[in-house]
Amino acid sequence: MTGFTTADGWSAWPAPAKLNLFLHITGRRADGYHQLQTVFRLLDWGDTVHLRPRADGVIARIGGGASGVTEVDDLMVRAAILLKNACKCLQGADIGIEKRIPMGGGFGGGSSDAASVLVGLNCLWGLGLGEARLAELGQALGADVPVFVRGRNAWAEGIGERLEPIRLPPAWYLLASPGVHAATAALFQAPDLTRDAPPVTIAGFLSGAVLGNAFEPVLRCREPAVEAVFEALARVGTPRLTGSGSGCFVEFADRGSAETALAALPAGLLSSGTSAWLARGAERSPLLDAVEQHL
Ligand SMILES: C[C@](O)(CO)[C@H](O)COP(=O)(O)OP(=O)(O)OC[C@H]1O[C@@H](n2ccc(N)nc2=O)[C@H](O)[C@@H]1O
Ligand SMILES: Nc1ncnc2c1ncn2[C@@H]1O[C@H](COP(=O)(O)OP(=O)(O)OP(=O)(O)O)[C@@H](O)[C@H]1O
Repeated sequence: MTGFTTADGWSAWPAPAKLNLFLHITGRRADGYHQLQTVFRLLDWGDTVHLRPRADGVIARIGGGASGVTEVDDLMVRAAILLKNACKCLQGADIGIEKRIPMGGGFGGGSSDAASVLVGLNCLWGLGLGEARLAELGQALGADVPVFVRGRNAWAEGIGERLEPIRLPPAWYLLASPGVHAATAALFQAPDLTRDAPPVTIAGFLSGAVLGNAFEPVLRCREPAVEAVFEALARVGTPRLTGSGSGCFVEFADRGSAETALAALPAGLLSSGTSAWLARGAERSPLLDAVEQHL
């Protein structure tokens, strides 16, 4: 038993949210997937996945999952089955979730939950798979899963799976979720999406070049609630979209500035179905700390 396993066999695994600090689409592959360039910033905030190994081989979701997600579609359950089959593992697991990350918000919640299941069960089942193999399995579940498996802020290319760790300065974020569920697959098909952005370099990004998100103009035009959030956030800083939206954020160098900005948001925005909160940028995923605690 490890220091963080409860008496009844459960252990807790953080599943942090992410932000895409920019997102350019540079092309499209023959299979329809889009080539992109982005920077993933992990946050010190997110869901918590609970895992308890079972000797009978059954994978079961306990206590309900993310709202509206059936057990068979749940990325956590799919991740556990994928890992079990890949390793011909005879053990099973009970899986629970404390959900905080808004769904369909571009904060990567489902992908992060899946990554935490892969990483957590790899430890609990004693499989000994390396990070690269876990990331490869994760990619079969979704383009955003590998970065959560690796647990480092990263520059990403390809369909988001070619990752290069990147050092980012400390930052706090004002996050806002307009409550609009952005359908990632449909947005990638939008006719007005810019798919031929000229490639940029890591050096260009780090030197402070202003880089946007290809989905921002599409979503602002289609969703009045997203446009309203952008207008409100523009009063306190430079708003950006994360992933395929609809979540938005403003970056600050310190917590105090972020708190002042949150307090300055118009009351009308928050009463109209938009939620806003603060989170600190992580240097590395808290999931990696959980793995170290387990060893
Ligand atoms: C927008 C981002 O969140 C940026 O981090 C990701 O690219 C999306 O990652 P994700 O939610 O894990 O997406 P997936 O579940 O892999 O893909 C959902 C759908 O989006 C489209 N898709 C996704 C990623 C990509 N590089 N090109 C695509 O065209 C595909 O139609 C795919 O069927
Ligand atoms: N454990 C899970 N948590 C959240 N969503 C899940 C989960 N399992 C499956 N899903 C499905 O995944 C969809 C996307 O949810 P998610 O919260 O990952 O969105 P997202 O943050 O926009 O993703 P991304 O930024 O990776 O595109 C949900 O609408 C839901 O149908």
